[in-house]
Amino acid sequence: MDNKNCDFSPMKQQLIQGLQDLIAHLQSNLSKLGGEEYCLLNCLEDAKNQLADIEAMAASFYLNCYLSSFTDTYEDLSTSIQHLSKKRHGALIVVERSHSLDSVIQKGTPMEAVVTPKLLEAIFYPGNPLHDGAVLIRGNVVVSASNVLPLTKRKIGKEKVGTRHRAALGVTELSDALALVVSEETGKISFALEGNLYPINMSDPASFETQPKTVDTL
Ligand SMILES: Nc1ncnc2c1ncn2[C@@H]1O[C@H](COP(=O)(O)OP(=O)(O)OP(=O)(O)O)[C@@H](O)[C@H]1O
Repeated sequence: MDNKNCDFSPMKQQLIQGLQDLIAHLQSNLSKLGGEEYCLLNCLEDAKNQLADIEAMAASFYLNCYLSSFTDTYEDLSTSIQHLSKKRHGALIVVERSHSLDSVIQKGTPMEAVVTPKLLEAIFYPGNPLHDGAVLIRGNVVVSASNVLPLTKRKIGKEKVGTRHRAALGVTELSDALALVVSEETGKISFALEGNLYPINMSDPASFETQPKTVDTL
C-alpha cells in the first residue's frame, strides 16, 4: 500500500499502445475507403473489439492506480464486482482513501473482516439483511456493511440517476473516497471519484491476474 507513480505503470504503456494500434487500424482502413470495392464493416467490427479491450484495460489501470496505495485487496475487489455484475446483484462499495469517512457516512453494521470476494458477494446477495446500503472498506478490511451515504443533490444529465449511484456520487463529493457501484438493473459497473461517475468495462478477468502488484513495477 505504498504510493505509486502511475505514469510509469506498464499498464499505461499498454493503454498507449492499444490506442496507437486502434488509430493505425482506422487510418489504414480510411486510406482504403476510396476503392469502390472496399467495405468498411469488418474494420468497424474490429475497431469495436479493440475499443472494448482498451476500455477494460483503462478500467483496470485507473482502478489499480487509484486504489492500490490504499488497499492490497484490489484484485479481490475486481473479482467481486465482476461476479456481482454477472449475476446482476446490486452493490455499493466505498473504499476510504486519505480522508476518514467517519463523519461523512451513517454507520451500519460493524464487521471488521478481511476483504474476500466470497464475503462481498455474500453481503450483496439479494435478500441478505446486509445487502442494502454500502460496504465500507478501510485498508484490507470490511469495516461495516449497510452504511448510509450522503446522496448528491446535483442534477445529473438528462437520464434518471437512481439512489445507489447518487449515494456513490455524494460520498465522493464530500471526501476523496472511491465508490464502486454495480447496477442491479443493468449489471453495469461504475466507479465514482470526486463527484464524477465513470462507467467501466471489466470484461476480461484474466487481465487482472497479470497486473503488477509491486511498487517497483509501477
Ligand atoms: N443513501 C444511500 N446510501 C447507501 N446506499 C443507498 C442509499 N440510498 C439507496 N441505496 C442503495 O440503493 C438501492 C436502491 O437503488 P436504486 O434502484 O434506487 O438506485 P440505482 O442507482 O438505480 O441502482 P440500480 O441500477 O442498482 O437499480 C437501495 O436498495 C440501497 O441498497
